[in-house]
Amino acid sequence: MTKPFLQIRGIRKEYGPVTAVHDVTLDVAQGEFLTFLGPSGSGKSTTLYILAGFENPSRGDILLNGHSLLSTPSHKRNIGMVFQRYTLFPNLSVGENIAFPLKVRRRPKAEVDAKVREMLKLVRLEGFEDRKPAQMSGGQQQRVALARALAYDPPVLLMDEPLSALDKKLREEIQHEIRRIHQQTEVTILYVTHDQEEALRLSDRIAVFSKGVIDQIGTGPELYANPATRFVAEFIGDSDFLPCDLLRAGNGRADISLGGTAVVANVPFHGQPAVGGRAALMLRPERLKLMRSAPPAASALAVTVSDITFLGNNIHVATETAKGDGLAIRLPFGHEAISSLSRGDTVWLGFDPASAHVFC
Ligand SMILES: Nc1ncnc2c1ncn2[C@@H]1O[C@H](COP(=O)(O)OP(=O)(O)OP(=O)(O)O)[C@@H](O)[C@H]1O
Repeated sequence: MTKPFLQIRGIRKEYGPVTAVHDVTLDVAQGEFLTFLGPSGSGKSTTLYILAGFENPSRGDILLNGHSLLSTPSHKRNIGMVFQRYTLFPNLSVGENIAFPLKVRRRPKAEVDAKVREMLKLVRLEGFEDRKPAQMSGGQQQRVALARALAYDPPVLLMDEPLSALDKKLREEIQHEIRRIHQQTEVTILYVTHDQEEALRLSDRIAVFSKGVIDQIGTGPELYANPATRFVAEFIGDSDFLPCDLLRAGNGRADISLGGTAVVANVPFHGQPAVGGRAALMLRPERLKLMRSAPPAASALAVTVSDITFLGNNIHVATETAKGDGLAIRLPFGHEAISSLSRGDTVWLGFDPASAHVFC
């Protein structure tokens, strides 16, 4: 078997009493776009800084093509970096900024000039060569930062929240550019964000960080359809949670009782089985079926409609169970169940047990 391109092995980082990263292990394939997604303080940036060589791990190793990087100083790792704030040299022109890493590496002038032209074309900033960073928009400055980071053909590019200072429209535009550039250059990218939409848009795989560990790694659709933990289920996409009682659990499946009445069998189960204990049933709002009359199946849940919101192509129906738990349903615009639906109506919610998850 061929060795993985980049291996992160049992990384831990302690800052005095604070453990920023507990234990991070993962393999990255050559040319992959892998995103570290997680809330503030979950250890994403610390892991990236260890890869960059700005920080040393308290434990663990990082291997690139099978060789440890830890004894190689940051500037000799040949890893490109783009950060949140524009880190361009303000006194240098755009062209000089892009040429900088090549000049440091003492490349011949003709090669530097050709590379600057190639990079300006790649980030679609031809003609901007003589401008100073201050004469460019935020999005343009980030494209120059990207061009500079890629100028010396690094095998790996690290990006730490590079778009968070930009407004939504510009962010989406540059996300599109980053995807195109990734496809064109086939550079391996490790990207940090706390924005799930950005992670889903950009990545081949996403590593979900929580409290210094990776909860789950997978493609966006894998994480959405099969979240390993409640944290991942809440972080990727919208979700409803209902308290339930565990009747039976084992082999990754559970039978549960909802509100002491409806029994649902064979639901995918995650956690330590504690039969008789409380658990949480997770449902995706678009997977719920809304029925206007009580169905014969015992697994449907009677709820009261508390709000109906029009959201363009979707209708969001907020409901409440008899115990006061909220459950949101998303239905496509024009869905027949919506016509003449009003607040205060009693409706029944059904779902396919295979599309739900129980977390304990
Ligand atoms: N130099 C440091 N000294 C002490 N604690 C630190 C240091 N750097 C990070 N930490 C702590 O380590 C934890 C993880 O921080 P880290 O910056 O890696 O998280 P993050 O997921 O990247 O968050 P953010 O999105 O806010 O940057 C946090 O609790 C943070 O306060």
